Amino acid sequence: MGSQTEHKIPVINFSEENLKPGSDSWVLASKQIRYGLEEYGCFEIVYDNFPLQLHQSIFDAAKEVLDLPKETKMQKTSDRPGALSYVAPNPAVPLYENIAIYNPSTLEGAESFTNIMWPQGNRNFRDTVHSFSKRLEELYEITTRMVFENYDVEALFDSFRNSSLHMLRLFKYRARQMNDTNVGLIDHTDSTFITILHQIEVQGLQIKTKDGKWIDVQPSASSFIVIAGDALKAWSNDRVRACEHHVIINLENKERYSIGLFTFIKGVIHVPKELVTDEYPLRYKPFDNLAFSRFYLTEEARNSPCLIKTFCGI
Ligand SMILES: O=C(O)CCC(=O)C(=O)O
Ligand SMILES: [Fe+2]
Repeated sequence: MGSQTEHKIPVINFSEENLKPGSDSWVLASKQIRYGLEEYGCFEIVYDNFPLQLHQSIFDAAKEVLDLPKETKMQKTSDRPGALSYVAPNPAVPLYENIAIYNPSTLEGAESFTNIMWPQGNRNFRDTVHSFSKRLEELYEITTRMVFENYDVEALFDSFRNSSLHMLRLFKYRARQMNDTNVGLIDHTDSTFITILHQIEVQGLQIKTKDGKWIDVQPSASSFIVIAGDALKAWSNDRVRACEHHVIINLENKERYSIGLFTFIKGVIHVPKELVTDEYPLRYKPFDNLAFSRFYLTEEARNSPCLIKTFCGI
């Protein structure tokens, strides 16, 4: 009892069978998902149908773009106000950098980013980003559909789905030298509704459990880690935990690459009335997820113990 090993995030198999809405195995998978989100704020999806070659080519694409000169990566890639797509290593997180691609599953989104980075074009990069993101958005859709069904609010699902805003982020952590910190990425929750992470053969991602222990999350080559963000926590009226996580880099680690689909909701999020009960009285005012994601980067937010509560808690 009480040992580290009893903590393991749920692993859910997405197979042909349980992807049929309404089938017994669909219902079972959606219960496991709810359990994972409420207990850990995350779970792992094993998805054997995902093309193997795409696993490899998306990492090649991440390396290719993050190896470009800094001035190239610093270019503005979106008209969105405040939308800096590149985060360079900085004193707070010296090992980490990331670059974001908006609307990556649309051909225009993938293409406009690609043409800014490579004015002569890069079809391979564009197509890889496009098809990888399309697949990941399918996982996002299945997952959120299951969540809505499980909380008996499936009638709200279609309009919700249409307001999802996706961003693909490619991360690199350089190898650690003797004098470097071991902190790849500091403790945080994401400002998203949901984040889906993908990584192969790398260690370092840890999540914090309800009882305050940090546990390793080590996905397999064909799996994805689904993480609940602050917006999902608030939407669910505190049923879902926002997953606190960080990345630790060991001295023996080589460069670490990781990929994430970050999904926000456009417009105002209200807690569904079905999720307000005696046990769960209303805990959040309606809020704008994108405004929250901007607040998340401010000085005030850095000093706040629970960002989403400070932003729109009751
Ligand atoms: O690189 C990882 O494994 C996690 C990245 C992450 O949590 C983030 O950028 O929000
Ligand atoms: Fe994160």
